[in-house]
Amino acid sequence: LLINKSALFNFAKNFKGYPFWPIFGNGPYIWGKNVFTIIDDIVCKFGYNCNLWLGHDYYYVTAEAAQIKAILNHPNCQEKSDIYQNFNIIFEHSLLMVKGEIWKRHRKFYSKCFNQTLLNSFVEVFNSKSEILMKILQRQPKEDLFEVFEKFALDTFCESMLGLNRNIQLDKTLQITKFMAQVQTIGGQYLFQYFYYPLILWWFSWRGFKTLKLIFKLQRYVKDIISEKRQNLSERPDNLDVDCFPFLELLLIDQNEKFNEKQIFQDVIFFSMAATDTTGLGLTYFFTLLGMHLDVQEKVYEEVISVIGSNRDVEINDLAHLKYTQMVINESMRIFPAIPIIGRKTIGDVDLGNKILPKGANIFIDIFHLHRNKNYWPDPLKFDPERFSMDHVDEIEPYSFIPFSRGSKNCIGKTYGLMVMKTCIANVIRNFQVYSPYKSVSELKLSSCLTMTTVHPIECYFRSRH
Ligand code: HEM
Repeated sequence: LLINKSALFNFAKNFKGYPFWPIFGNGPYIWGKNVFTIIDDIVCKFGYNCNLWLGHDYYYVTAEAAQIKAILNHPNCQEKSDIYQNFNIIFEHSLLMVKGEIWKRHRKFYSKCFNQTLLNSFVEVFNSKSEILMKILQRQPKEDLFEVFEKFALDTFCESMLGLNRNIQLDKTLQITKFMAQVQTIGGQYLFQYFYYPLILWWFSWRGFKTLKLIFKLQRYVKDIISEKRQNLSERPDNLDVDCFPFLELLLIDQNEKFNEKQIFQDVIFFSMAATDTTGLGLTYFFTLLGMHLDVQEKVYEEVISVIGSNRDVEINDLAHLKYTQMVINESMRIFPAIPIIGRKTIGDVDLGNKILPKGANIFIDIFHLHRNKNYWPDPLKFDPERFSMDHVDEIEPYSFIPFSRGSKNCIGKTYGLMVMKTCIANVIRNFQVYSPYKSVSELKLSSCLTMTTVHPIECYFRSRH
């Protein structure tokens, strides 16, 4: 252990960071702040490669494309960092946390639920859920915009991937997206304190107790969903094509992988959360940026009208033709990546080009600052979708744009998520003009425990075109 620690200390000497205090690490400088605030602070102070000590655990923070490429593809770097273990209470057996061979088998199994034929069949659901969303936008909802789009994303996921129509967007009493946000407080409020006292003590604190209560509510909701689905499945004929089963059905009828109850339950929660927050946030930032840049909005509108027209439903073949819209989505995910930071841990030495990252190092891949790194993105705060046009796409540094991560543990729901976003955008922009009062992206004050939100409600308004 000591040899290993001294290798980490030697590596850390190459980079800057707050002073290391025995036992406390950087604790005195970061106490009480959330993940995003801490990383933002140290990267602004110490540069794109720097050190962070959580107690005696070392974290190497990087926002440099070549290093990130080496890390995400290295066989010694495929494990999640220690900090993820704080989510064990809800995700211990889910795809997020399982390791090695089990992860490989599960990942392969789940890839079946994201085959293109199945995804194409979901466009109808994406359209019908967008219809409901538009009725809600028409009424100028009082709720936070994040909440409106998260409910849309969850509603869409429930009907397409879980095969259940729960009408989540219209259910005013349902607090499910609030539960999800609050479950993230495990990350936010506890994450950077874990080296001072064990998680079990945190559960007995007021915040811990409140979080636990919410987790139980969320679990009850998901248990109901699973038993409803089991009931439905027992009533349907069993001669259907196995390749056409969506996520939850495939999990429940599976004979080979034999998922146990805990795994089914935790993966349903994990996939629902992974799909909801990210897609909801992606749409919120997209429309907010369109509301700030009316010239870009006009071009998106014109493209949608020329590809789809103003009346008919969006069809699967339309999505590939929305090229400018895709450029705008990319630029909005560059400025506001839904997941700003991801973590890995080395299980052996990793060659970063000019340095060897030793075994036992935790790593924070700082997607947020990578996407705003001046070396790859001139004038990084400028919203300019042309960066992703055919004329400029070759100039993009490899691995400088990774909103869905890269390598074997990248986002499994990338294609699904982009299809939902594009269908929703095409439907909304044909029917609404969007306005937002911000003059620059830096007016949005960001915060993140896991996904990227703002510390204030987003101001963005939808006015009917008709
Ligand atoms: C559209 C917005 C989305 C964004 C920006 C996004 C981003 C990401 C990122 C950055 C990761 C890597 C996390 C890590 O390495 O620690 C990830 C993983 C994952 N995402 Fe997404 N995601 C999106 C949508 C979705 C959707 C719609 C689903 C499911 C339907 C999904 C399911 C997952 C799963 C299961 C993983 C874990 C994969 C693994 O560890 O093997 N995501 N996502």
